Amino acid sequence: MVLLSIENLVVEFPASTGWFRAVDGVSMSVNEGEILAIVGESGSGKSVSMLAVMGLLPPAARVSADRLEFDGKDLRSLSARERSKIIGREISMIFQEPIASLNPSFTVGYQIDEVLKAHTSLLGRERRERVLELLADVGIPDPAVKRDSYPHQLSGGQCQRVMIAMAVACKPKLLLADEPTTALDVTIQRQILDLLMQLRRETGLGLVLITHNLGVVAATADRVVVQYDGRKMEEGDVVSIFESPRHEYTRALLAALPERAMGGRLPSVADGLAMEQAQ
Ligand SMILES: Nc1ncnc2c1ncn2[C@@H]1O[C@H](COP(=O)(O)OP(=O)(O)OP(=O)(O)O)[C@@H](O)[C@H]1O
Repeated sequence: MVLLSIENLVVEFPASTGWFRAVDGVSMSVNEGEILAIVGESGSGKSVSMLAVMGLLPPAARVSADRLEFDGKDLRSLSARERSKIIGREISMIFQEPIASLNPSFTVGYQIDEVLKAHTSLLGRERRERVLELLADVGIPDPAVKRDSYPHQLSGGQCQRVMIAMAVACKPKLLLADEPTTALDVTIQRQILDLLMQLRRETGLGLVLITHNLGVVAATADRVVVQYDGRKMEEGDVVSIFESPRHEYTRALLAALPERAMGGRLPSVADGLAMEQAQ
């Protein structure tokens, strides 16, 4: 079943010379239990597309779409009350910088509890138990101690796990993960990705994984959307995107993978595009 359906999404920001179009007619959908990766270079509009879904863009942004539906509900016409039932509860988002996304002044247990308070009817003692359960679920060692820690007392990987615990606290149907592993070292990246895949298996949530890392895409995604300069360049299942990319930009991205490095220097996307054009 289709969970998220986006058609012809356009997002513009006011600029000194008029309106700057950050997302230019993007369409995509995510099914239950599916991992959709959105790849593309920095500034290609990946985050802005998902912030539009969450309704988290600044008021000055101009957003339009022919369709913006979650679980059969039109996200464009929700009342504030309906929105608060869906956003942060049925759809949640995790961001790139775990430490910056947590509030340094409160313990991680308090911050997870706030999510439960806002979106569930659990009582104080039940919430305390649920906080411990969530910390254990995301693989935080010694949850009873870590619950009372402040973000700076945890490692980057542990903070990202706390963010994931907050995001899945209300058992969302859809999780939007914006570069969830970029700030982490490679072994921790792997663990966080494994955790997201495990949550997908156990809860059947749909996952949108925003990344510029094609290695991460190959290891996790079912389908891929390639974005460039605010537009969708191509879309397909992960095998066909890797084996027979149709668009020049996707081929350039693939050519820039580290394992294709030549002469001790990592190629850039610009090198890939130059190679494409030379052929
Ligand atoms: N609040 C804003 N006001 C003006 N322009 C913005 C705003 N947010 C994003 N943009 C612009 O929109 C474009 C797309 O940004 P976006 O963050 O979606 O890129 P991205 O593909 O997610 O890149 P990254 O991988 O670096 O996060 C960029 O040019 C960015 O500068």
